[in-house]
Amino acid sequence: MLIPIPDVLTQDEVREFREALDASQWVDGKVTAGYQSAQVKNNMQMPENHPVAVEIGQRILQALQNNPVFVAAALPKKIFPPLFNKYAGGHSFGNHVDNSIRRINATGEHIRTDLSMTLFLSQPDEYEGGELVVEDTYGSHSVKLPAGHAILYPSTSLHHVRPVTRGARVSSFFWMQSMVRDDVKRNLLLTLDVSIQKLTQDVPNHSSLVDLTGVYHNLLRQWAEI
Ligand SMILES: O=C(O)CCC(=O)C(=O)O
Ligand SMILES: [Fe+2]
Repeated sequence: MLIPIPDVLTQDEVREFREALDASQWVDGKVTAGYQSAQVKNNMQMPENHPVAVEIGQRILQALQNNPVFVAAALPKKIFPPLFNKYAGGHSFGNHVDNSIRRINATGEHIRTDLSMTLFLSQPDEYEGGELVVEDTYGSHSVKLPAGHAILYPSTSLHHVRPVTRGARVSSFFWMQSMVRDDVKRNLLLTLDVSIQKLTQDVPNHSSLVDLTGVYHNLLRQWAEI
C-alpha cells in the first residue's frame, strides 16, 4: 500500500533545505545503486557524507519521529540516513526494486529495507514529468506531491521515476526497517489504529475502546520484532 505522509516539513524548512542543497556539489546518482538499478539510474545525488546532507538528513529524521502519521504507518525500527537526489534535463530512473539490505556507512549497521520513502523538496510546478510510479497489487500509481510531503511504499514494489523534461526535481529518499516486516500485517495495524483514533474523537469513552486498543497492542506484541 502507498501511504502519503503530508506536512513532514514546514515550508520554511523546505526553503532552508533547498537553499543549502542548491548551493552544494552533486555527484552521479549511480554511487548508491545496486548492479541492476545502476543500468537504469540517471540522476544526481548528494554524496552520502556531505556535511549539508548529513545535517539536513538529521533534521528530516527528527521531523519524522515527531510525525504521528508516519510513526503509525511505518512502525519504524531503523531508518537509513536520508539521501538526496536531483533530476533535471531529461534525467529519469527506470524500473527497479530497491536493494533488500543496506549498510549504514556511518555505523556499519545493516538494515533490511521494508519501506521506501520519497520526500519531495520541489513544488510540482517547478518541473515537468518526474512522477514516481509505483506498481502494487492494485495497479500502477503515479505520485507527485507538494514540497514537504512524502510517500511511503513497500520496498518490494517495482518503481520508476519518469523523465524530468523541464526544471529540476529535488527530493530526499531513503529506506527503513519496520518493527512489522509484513506489509499486510502493518497495514491491518494502521487501519485499526486510525479507526480507534476516529472512534475516540467521535464517541469518547465508548465502551469498545478498551478492547479495541487491547487488540491493537496484542497484535503488535504478536507481530513486532524489536
Ligand atoms: O527519486 C525517487 O523518488 C525514487 C528514487 C529511487 O527509487 C531510488 O533511489 O531507489
Ligand atoms: Fe528505488
